[in-house]
Amino acid sequence: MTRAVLSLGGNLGDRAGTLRAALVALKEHGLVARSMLYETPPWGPVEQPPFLNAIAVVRGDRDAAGWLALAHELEEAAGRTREVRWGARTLDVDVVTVTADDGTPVTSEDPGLTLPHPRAHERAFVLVPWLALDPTATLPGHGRIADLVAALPAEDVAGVVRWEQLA
Ligand SMILES: Nc1ncnc2c1ncn2[C@@H]1O[C@H](COP(=O)(O)OP(=O)(O)OP(=O)(O)O)[C@@H](O)[C@H]1O
Ligand SMILES: Nc1nc2c(c(=O)[nH]1)N=C(CO)CN2
Repeated sequence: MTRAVLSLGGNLGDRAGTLRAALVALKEHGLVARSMLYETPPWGPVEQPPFLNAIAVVRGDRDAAGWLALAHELEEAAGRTREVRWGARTLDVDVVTVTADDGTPVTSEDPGLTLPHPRAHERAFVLVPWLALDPTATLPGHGRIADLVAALPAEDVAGVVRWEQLA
């Protein structure tokens, strides 16, 4: 068994409906915990509408490639098409970390599946929801999430705004 931290985001169409549907689908795949939804300014060079983002923690009988395959299934179910890198999409699911049950993190430099996700440590839209969900979380190779959030520019952190309360 492994545990994976997934980052979900979308900025086209019914953003909340798409994210909630993906989170419901994850219940069939070992959902352990999920963050609330957050509205976040677009990260990266592409000018585009704001995103809704969330973090999900899943545990199950999959290896890292299996979690990536699940991420792609969720994107396809949301009608995602491949467009501009870092551009707008209905649903993007990234695998942030994968950890074995003994706590050993899976690391990979394969461009098809890089673990931990190579940009997670600098993304407020990943770190802020993750910290709210699990204040003790760490990102292998980068340390405690709490410290990473503290090191982000204050305006990046302030830009991540809670969108919903947990039902
Ligand atoms: N940890 C990972 N999680 C998800 N995809 C990954 C990961 N590492 C590598 N990839 C690869 O990246 C490819 C492109 O992913 P995607 O289109 O979601 O990129 P992006 O969302 O535009 O950028 P970013 O990866 O910075 O979020 C995927 O097809 C996948 O094979
Ligand atoms: N706020 C935010 N910005 C992004 C996001 C995302 O999920 N949230 N995903 C992207 C795709 O790589 C690019 N930029």
